[in-house]
Amino acid sequence: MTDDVATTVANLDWDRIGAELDEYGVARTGPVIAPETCAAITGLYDEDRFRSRVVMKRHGFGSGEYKYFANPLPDPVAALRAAVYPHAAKVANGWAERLGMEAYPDTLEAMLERCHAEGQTKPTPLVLKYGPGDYNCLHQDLYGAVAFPLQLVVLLSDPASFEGGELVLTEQRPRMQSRAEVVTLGQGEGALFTTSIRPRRGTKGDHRVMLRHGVSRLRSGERYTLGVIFHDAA
Ligand SMILES: O=C(O)CCC(=O)C(=O)O
Ligand SMILES: [Fe+2]
Repeated sequence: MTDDVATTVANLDWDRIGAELDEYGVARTGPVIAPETCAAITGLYDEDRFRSRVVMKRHGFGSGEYKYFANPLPDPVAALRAAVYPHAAKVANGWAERLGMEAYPDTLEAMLERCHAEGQTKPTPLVLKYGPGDYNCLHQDLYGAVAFPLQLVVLLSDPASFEGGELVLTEQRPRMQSRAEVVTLGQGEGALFTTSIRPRRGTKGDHRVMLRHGVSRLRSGERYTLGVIFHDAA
């Protein structure tokens, strides 16, 4: 199962994904998790595999809930995180260079070592669960000083099983109007997107833009997603 994930990820069209990330700050990856594995991960939701549960309304985060996995992460989640990271790091390092920032390590292992050295030791991959009326307010998943600039979300549910619930991203330049992107996914398909800041090419060269993401209101059905964040949390 995990070999499958690694092979699938290696065969994605990383040139296209990289180009779309540079242009728009978000890119669909194509399918990364088989439907049976999506169902298996969703099936873990009520089991004892998580370190914490967040009821979004209690915090003003929206409506719905999510749970962060405890270590050890389920095999396909760990495999996906490790396999996507080096490709995402190439994009991230292109951005870091353009923004004059320090480079990111080439492997997830080294990235996590950097997090752990700064006291960010809690795993951040999570499963989110939305029902009718639920939504996720625009936010950024930053959990400490060490932050990787891209993250992945995978739709675990069959898109025919819910209405609404689109992934929404907004991109803002200081003191300017925001640009929005709306992303719909197939079951097992991923979207890679900017966690906070990226460079955007304009007529006068690069400028920094700030992104936030969220989920529009689910009109009916049930929607589960897997969030894969590449930095750990304090
Ligand atoms: O449910 C989604 O599509 C987005 C969830 C999210 O906020 C995340 O993966 O960080
Ligand atoms: Fe998020």
